[in-house]
Amino acid sequence: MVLADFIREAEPRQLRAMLGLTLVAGLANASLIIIVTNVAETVSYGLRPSLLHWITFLIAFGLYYFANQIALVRSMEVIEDLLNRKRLGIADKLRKSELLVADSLGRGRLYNLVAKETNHLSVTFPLVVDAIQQMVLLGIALVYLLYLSPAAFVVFLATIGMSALGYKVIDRRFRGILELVERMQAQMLDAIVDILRGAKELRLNAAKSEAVAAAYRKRSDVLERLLVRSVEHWVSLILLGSLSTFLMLGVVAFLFPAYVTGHKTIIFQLIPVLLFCMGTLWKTVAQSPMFIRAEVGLQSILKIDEELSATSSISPDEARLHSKAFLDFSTISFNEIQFSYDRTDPEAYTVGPLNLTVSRGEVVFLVGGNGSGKSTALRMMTGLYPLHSGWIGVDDAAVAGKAVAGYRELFSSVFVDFHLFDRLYGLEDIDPGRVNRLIAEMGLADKVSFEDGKFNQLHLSTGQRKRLALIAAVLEDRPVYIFDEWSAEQDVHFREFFYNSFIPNLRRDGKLVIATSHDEKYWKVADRIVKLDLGRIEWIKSGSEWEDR
Ligand SMILES: Nc1ncnc2c1ncn2[C@@H]1O[C@H](COP(=O)(O)OP(=O)(O)OP(=O)(O)O)[C@@H](O)[C@H]1O
Repeated sequence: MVLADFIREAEPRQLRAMLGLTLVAGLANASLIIIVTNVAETVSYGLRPSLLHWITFLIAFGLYYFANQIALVRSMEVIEDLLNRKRLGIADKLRKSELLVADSLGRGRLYNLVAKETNHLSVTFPLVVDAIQQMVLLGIALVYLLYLSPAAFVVFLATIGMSALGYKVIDRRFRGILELVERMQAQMLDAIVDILRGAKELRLNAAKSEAVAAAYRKRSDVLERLLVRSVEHWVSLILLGSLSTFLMLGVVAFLFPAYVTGHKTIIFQLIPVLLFCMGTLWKTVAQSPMFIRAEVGLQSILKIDEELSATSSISPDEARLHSKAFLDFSTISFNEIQFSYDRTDPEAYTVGPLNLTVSRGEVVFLVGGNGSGKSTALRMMTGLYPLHSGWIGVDDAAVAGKAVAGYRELFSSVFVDFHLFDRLYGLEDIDPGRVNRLIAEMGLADKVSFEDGKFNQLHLSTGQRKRLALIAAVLEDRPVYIFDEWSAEQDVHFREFFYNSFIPNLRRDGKLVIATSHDEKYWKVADRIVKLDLGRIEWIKSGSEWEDR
């Protein structure tokens, strides 16, 4: 069982304490039932409960209450700790995983698993503790049943054996449906994200809005049908429980007094014990869909964890260590580098093979039409996309294996799909005055300020957000700067500032700048202009050549 294996990852000391307390609670529970039965028998003889009855009842009750309470609280501590570790582990692996791996996992799937399924697990776990207690009770009741009537004990076991077969079939189908439910729920989350992100487009276009709603409805209806089918299995389980209970009681009540010797008088004792055993068992079985759901969810969480573990990852410390070898570079060479979005498909978009050597203090513009491969080339050059062939050299050394993570530390970037963090992570000791001066230089002083280690707000226009991202990149102070269509949303003033002041300043400071650009007017600023077409270099010209035009 995946759930059991997962719980076993807890500290053995904690597990022993939890199990010990659960067993004590179970035994106390059984004792309470035995004491009450005994008291009832005493009262049926016209006697009053003795002092011993009172004392044992109070002790068993106290023991049950406290052991149960501590067992449940402890078990929640254990499971929350395990889940927290798993959540943190996945977030950590995700952060360190390769870009394409993280992209391929899907947001809806990740959110569904990490947020929702872990929640379901924490809700289900107290039921597991209860199930263990029920099994202790059942064990004790079965011993009593064996003592009362070995024949009834055998009938009980035979009924359970037969029911187990039915349970197995239901369980297998139920798991299959739950896996589908989980996949559908992830798709629903993706669809909701579409509705939220496409808010403007949908409000401006009723037909589009209707079509998106129809697509969402379709998924929601499929989910509803799947959930109904899953409930049908739950109902089947409950009915299987009732069916086997009545079958067993029927056999004992109808046949035992007549055909099994010595069962005429004890039948009144036998029936309640059998009912108790079945009740205890089927209470747990009826809860089992919750366990199965938790199992299926956990299985998927572990699968994502495994997928992330299988891909290469490297710790920030290792990356920093590797970066030391590259920090004083003079040149970076891209040698026959090639990347395809799908290696198995010869038709898939491929960039390369590209050959280019760039130097510290140089400004290189990648130019070309839409879809010519500029952004993809930038991702290859920065080591974000794995090369399918060719190699990157820093001075004379080839960048390979774990060193790629160190190589990435050379770059500060503002990609087209950049993310603006509300604080300058990794720059916690930065002088706020310097940040606010840069904010003023970028014309954002009346909009944003840097206070208490974070930007006070990020509700800005796209161009303004890009200016803030530029500030964050400058503050990182790396030797290589990557700008992907940075000027696309800038007004005339800031476009001018970017090309004629900002980039030349970076060159003066000895930085290497690689930027994609559609602004022909400013290409002369570059030392070299590299034109791409269909993922290949069409020509390379010097900026001065462009100036002469
Ligand atoms: N995630 C992706 N999966 C599959 N193919 C992709 C992906 N991203 C881009 N492509 C393909 O790569 C091609 C090049 O895209 P890229 O973004 O590199 O072009 P670009 O030159 O930067 O274009 P633009 O000037 O429009 O920004 C696209 O035409 C597209 O077919």
